[in-house]
Amino acid sequence: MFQFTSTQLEWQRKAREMAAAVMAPRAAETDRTEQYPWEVVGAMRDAGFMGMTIPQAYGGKGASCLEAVLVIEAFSQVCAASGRIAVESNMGAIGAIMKYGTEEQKQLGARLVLDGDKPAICITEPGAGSSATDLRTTATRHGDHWRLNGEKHWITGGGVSRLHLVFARVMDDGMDRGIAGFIVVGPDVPGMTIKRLYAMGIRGVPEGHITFDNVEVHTSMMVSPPGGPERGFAGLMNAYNAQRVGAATVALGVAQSAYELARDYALKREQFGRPIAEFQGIQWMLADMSVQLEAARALIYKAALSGTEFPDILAAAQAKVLASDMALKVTSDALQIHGAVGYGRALPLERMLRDARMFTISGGTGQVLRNQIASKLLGHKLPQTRDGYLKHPIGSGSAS
Ligand SMILES: CC(C)(COP(=O)(O)OP(=O)(O)OC[C@H]1O[C@@H](n2cnc3c(N)ncnc32)[C@H](O)[C@@H]1OP(=O)(O)O)[C@@H](O)C(=O)NCCC(=O)NCCSC(=O)CCS(=O)O
Ligand SMILES: Cc1cc2nc3c(=O)[nH]c(=O)nc-3n(C[C@H](O)[C@H](O)[C@H](O)COP(=O)(O)OP(=O)(O)OC[C@H]3O[C@@H](n4cnc5c(N)ncnc54)[C@H](O)[C@@H]3O)c2cc1C
Repeated sequence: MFQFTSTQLEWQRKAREMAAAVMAPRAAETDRTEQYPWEVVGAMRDAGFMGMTIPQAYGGKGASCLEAVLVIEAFSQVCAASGRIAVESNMGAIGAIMKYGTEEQKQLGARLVLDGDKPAICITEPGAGSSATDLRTTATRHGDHWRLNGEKHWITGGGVSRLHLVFARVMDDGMDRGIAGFIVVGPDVPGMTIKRLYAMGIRGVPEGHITFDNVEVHTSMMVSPPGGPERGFAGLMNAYNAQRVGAATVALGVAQSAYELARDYALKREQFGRPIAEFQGIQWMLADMSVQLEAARALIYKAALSGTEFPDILAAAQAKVLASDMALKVTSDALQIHGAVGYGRALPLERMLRDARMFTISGGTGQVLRNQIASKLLGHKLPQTRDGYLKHPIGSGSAS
């Protein structure tokens, strides 16, 4: 169905080569030690995978979203942490900066990422997860600086990332002007403290709780999409749709490997005097796994090709919903096919199941993304607040 260009196939080939040579041998150790894989990141940087989507004018390779997806898929098949690093060094924060940033911001972002930094996107707060527009971190103007105050949590890369794109509420003249992104470059930023949060899966990439206590950001480091802070959230989330596709791809890669292990194991494991692959119960599990994998892959590639600058909101949400649900089921069934040895730590099945678990939560939960999909299908804003439908009743044509 998808006819890849020679450039796309070349990215895929190079990524598979690096995955086998560099990432596969280190994946279990990265998970066990919970240490960020700096050595792998160095190899990714040297091979041009960090910042591959950055335009050539800024030193990147100008790669497309689909090319990044092919790379992320190859990495994630052997190491989900490497896949996630490839997502965040090509999508999310860096995508938003390269699209909406000033010349100075683009130069800065490109330099950091091409040097090997995996940026952090800082949206979620203790009081604002799914309801991200309720975020309370403020940026208050003081002369030629903004002062950031607030808290972010579950920030991927917290403690290892240098470039942070912090979503904050712009307060000017005591008025709330909307939401913009603020570039904060670590590691040592006065007023910014980061504590690690220990997670179930993808343990090689730390999650962080970040506190901003009067953190000073020069006015030149505010990233404001067209329309200013009033439209800032929508613009920044438009860029974020690429990262949703990237996250879906990590889930796909992990699930693909789990499926392959299960298929191979079913062919060689014998019970009742015959390979368990001869049992119809196992055959149908494998068949369902392959169907779900192919469907998710097709939606992901379609989403990567959708939109103009960034994937379309509907296509990105559909791909992520399917891929994240699929990865939970496929990794769990793959472990099941292995029986007790799948549950053990000697094989990577239990790691794959843990690694796959995050994707129905991060980057918009399965429930919230279904709301977004339904909103697009119905052509209507589907407000989630108690009084939302009083303002925008379905059928009123007041919002879409
Ligand atoms: C968007 C939500 C936070 C719901 O909040 P609201 O109901 O207050 O907001 P909306 O009116 O729906 O949206 C405001 C405005 O923004 C536009 N918008 C929203 N999302 C997108 C998008 N993805 N692409 C383009 N535009 C978008 C929306 O159309 C509105 O514009 P108009 O005013 O109508 O013109 C909630 O639905 C939501 O998305 N919650 C999830 C938050 C989330 O994804 N957080 C991710 C944090 S980063 C992360 O988890 C990294 C891990 S990873 O694996 O990548
Ligand atoms: C591993 C990991 C990495 C992450 N990385 C980042 C990052 O780098 N940057 C960042 O900013 N954030 C990050 N996050 C945070 C992530 O975006 C949030 O966890 C997510 O948006 C959900 O918010 P929450 O956890 O507060 O859940 P809540 O919003 O509290 O939701 C709790 C439950 O209620 C459901 N729910 C909420 N609202 C609705 C609704 N309207 N309809 C139906 N159900 C609803 C949810 O689906 C969920 O099941 C990460 C999270 C994880 C787990």
